[in-house]
Amino acid sequence: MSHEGQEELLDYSDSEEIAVPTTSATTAGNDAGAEGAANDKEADKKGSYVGIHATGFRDFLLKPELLRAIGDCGFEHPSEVQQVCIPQSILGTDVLCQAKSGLGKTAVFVLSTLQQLDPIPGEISTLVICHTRELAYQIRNEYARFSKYMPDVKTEVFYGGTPIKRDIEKLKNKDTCPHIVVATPGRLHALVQEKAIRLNNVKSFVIDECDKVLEAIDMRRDVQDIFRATPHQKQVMMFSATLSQEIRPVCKKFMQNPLEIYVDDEAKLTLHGLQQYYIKLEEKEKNRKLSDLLDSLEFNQVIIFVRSTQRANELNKLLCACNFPSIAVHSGLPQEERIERYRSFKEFNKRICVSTDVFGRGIDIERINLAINYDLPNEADQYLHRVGRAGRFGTKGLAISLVSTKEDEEVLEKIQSRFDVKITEFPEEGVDPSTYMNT
Ligand SMILES: Nc1ncnc2c1ncn2[C@@H]1O[C@H](COP(=O)(O)OP(=O)(O)OP(=O)(O)O)[C@@H](O)[C@H]1O
Repeated sequence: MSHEGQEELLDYSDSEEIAVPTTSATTAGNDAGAEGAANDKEADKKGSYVGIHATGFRDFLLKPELLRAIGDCGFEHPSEVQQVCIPQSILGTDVLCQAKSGLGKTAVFVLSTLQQLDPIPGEISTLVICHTRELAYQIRNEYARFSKYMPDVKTEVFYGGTPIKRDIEKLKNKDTCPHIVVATPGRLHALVQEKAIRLNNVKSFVIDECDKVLEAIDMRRDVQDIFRATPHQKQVMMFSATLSQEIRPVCKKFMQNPLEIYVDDEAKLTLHGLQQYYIKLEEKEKNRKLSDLLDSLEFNQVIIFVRSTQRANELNKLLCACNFPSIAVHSGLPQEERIERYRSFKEFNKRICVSTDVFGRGIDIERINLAINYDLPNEADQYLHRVGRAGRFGTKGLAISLVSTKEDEEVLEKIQSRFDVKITEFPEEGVDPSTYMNT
């Protein structure tokens, strides 16, 4: 449990690591289990990811309402990260957790905060912060799924680009004030500044994609202010698929004796069901190549990453003009439109989504089995998050990166050395769909 003093949060410029004892770190042995399983035929089916099946959700001694909702979601076995984290997190321990993309980190904090929740009207007891509005919206929906049989529990999502007045009204009224708040840092900070939100009853403080949230200086500042508005005594949990050595001490400053869980250490973060290729070409050849790929490859849904809002718009226009069922998502859109497009893509109304890094992390769309980097990201970590949009929860997938510059080649090298993965040239004859399509 954390009772962090304010003064300890003031300066993050120091690079010194604070000595916080590590309670546990997972072992390579566990990893090997998951790897072997990923190759298993069974692992290809969603919902049948095979980690270590010694434990079932029942063994966590969760509330019956939660177990029922878990059953409704079709979750048969807890994934490795869930097996390692849930028994600890439901006891109120602070948790810092790194585990591969798409293997169920969200359910760890959703289930453990719901397990501990005792809903009192007008009191916010759980706070979840994440970096994008669509992810906040998605997490709120996860709370809705898992609290289905807990009718008294109210969850709300607050993010920018929507009228703050609406949020203030909801918070003011005891009947509509949520017990769980999912929010992006900017809007939550504004609500705190306006004294429109009372955080003095917060018992769980969660940051998803915590490295992203705490690396960006403006978001980190907002989070620090929000953190100070919560009681000292509370549980703090943070999650990401990437936690660099530099960001770990920053995260730990918010925590007290955290359980540090690195389910998958850095070298092993790549997804085993995901085939990864690159195509070298000139910038001017990209459109032609993309169109060929979309014509020739089989896929359920594809996400195409570009580096700017403008490029997202232009590429989307081009694809639509060529009759591809495409949609674009980026931060330049009005907020309602953004969420509408997210929903539309998730509901399979479109099969192609051109996106900036707005969808580069956390977004969970089950049918995406192809990720294309039309523009390669500048950083290896971001690559890992992006391609992790395909091949969710042990399913198969395909990732193709277009490489057109010297810088792209350098990034490609970095990705391969950092994550111990071999990204090979996309074969001329293409790839057999049965090797990346889930049956
Ligand atoms: N035990 C389970 N059994 C079946 N499906 C599961 C289980 N746990 C999670 N899932 C599903 O797996 C998908 C990925 O989970 P989630 O989005 O939480 O991954 P994540 O670890 O947060 O990934 P990322 O790092 O990309 O954000 C979701 O659709 C979720 O519903």
